[in-house]
Amino acid sequence: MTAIIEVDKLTKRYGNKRGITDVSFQVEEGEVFGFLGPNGAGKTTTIRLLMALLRANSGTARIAGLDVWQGSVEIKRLVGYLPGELALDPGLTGGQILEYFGHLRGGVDQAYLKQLIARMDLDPSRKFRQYSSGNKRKIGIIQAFMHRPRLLILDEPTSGLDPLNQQEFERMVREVRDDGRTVFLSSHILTEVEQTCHRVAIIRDGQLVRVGSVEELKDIKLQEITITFASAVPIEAFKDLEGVEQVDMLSDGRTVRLSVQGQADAVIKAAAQHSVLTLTSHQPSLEDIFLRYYEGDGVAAKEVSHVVQ
Ligand SMILES: Nc1ncnc2c1ncn2[C@@H]1O[C@H](COP(=O)(O)OP(=O)(O)OP(=O)(O)O)[C@@H](O)[C@H]1O
Repeated sequence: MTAIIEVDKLTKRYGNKRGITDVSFQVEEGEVFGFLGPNGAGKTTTIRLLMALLRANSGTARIAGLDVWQGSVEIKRLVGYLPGELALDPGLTGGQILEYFGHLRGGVDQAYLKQLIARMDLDPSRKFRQYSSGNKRKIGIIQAFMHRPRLLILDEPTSGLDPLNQQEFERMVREVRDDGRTVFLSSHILTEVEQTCHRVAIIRDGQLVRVGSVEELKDIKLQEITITFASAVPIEAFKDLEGVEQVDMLSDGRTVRLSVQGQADAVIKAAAQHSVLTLTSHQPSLEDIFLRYYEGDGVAAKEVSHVVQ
C-alpha cells in the first residue's frame, strides 16, 4: 500500500495560541480514515493545512507525494474538499452553484451529478440563502463527490444532516472505498466514525493521542444504561457483570445507572430477572469519554495506554 496523505510533525500556532502540535500520521490509498476529536481539538486546522489554506509553522504534509504548499494547485485537481463552513453566493440556486463547481472542474458527469442530488434529496431550484444548514451541507457534499476525486477531504461532513441523509452519505463513502479511492473525514462523533472508517486518528488539545484501527476503539466505547424497576433491586446484582464499569443506585432505590463497556448482554439478562419499567441507553460524548480516559494533561490513563501508538 502507498500513502496518499503523509503528515509529519505538523505544527500550527495562532499567535501564541495552539492550533496543532507535532501531528504525524499517514493515510493509505484506498482507505477511509477518520479524524476524531472534540470541538476545538484541531481537526479543521489540520484539514486547512492539508488544503494549503493555512501555512504550517513547522513540519511537513504531502498529498500524493506532493508538498501541500508547493503542490497546492495540482493537489486541488485530485481532491474533493468539503470545508467546515461553506460561504457561497446567497443569491444563486443550489443547481447554479453545482454547475459553477462543475465548470471549475472542467465538466462533470451530469448523470452522476443528478444521481447525487436525488440521493441527497436536495431541491436544486432553491436559492442558497433559503437553504437550511442541512441543505447547505448537502450542496457541500455533492460538490466534493461529483467529479469522482481520487481523495475526498471532508470536514465534519454529516453535521446537520438528518439520519436518512447520513445513511445515504455512508453508502456514498462505501462506494468511493469500493472504487479504491480514499476518504479522509473529520468528526466529533465516535459512532459515526465507527460506521464508515477503517482507521482512526484521535486528536485532543492539538495533539494526536492515538492512531489505530476502528476495532481498537471498542475499548474507549462506553454506554450508559439507566434501568428503572417496578420495585427495589439489589445493586449487587449488577456489580460483577461482564462489561460493567460502574453502577449507581439513584435515590428512588429502584433506578440503576450503569456504565458498560462493550456488549450489554449480561446487563440485559440480569435486568430481565426483575420487572423493568423503563430502560434507556446513551453514548457519552467524546468529551466525556476523554475526561474519563485521559488525564487533564493529555496523558493516557493506564486503561488505554497499552494501545496508544
Ligand atoms: N483563526 C484562528 N485564530 C486563533 N485561534 C484559532 C483560529 N482557528 C482555530 N483556532 C484555535 O485552534 C484550536 C483548534 O481549532 P480547530 O478549529 O482546528 O478545531 P476543531 O477540532 O476543528 O474544532 P471544531 O470541531 O469545533 O471545529 C482551537 O483552540 C481554536 O480556538
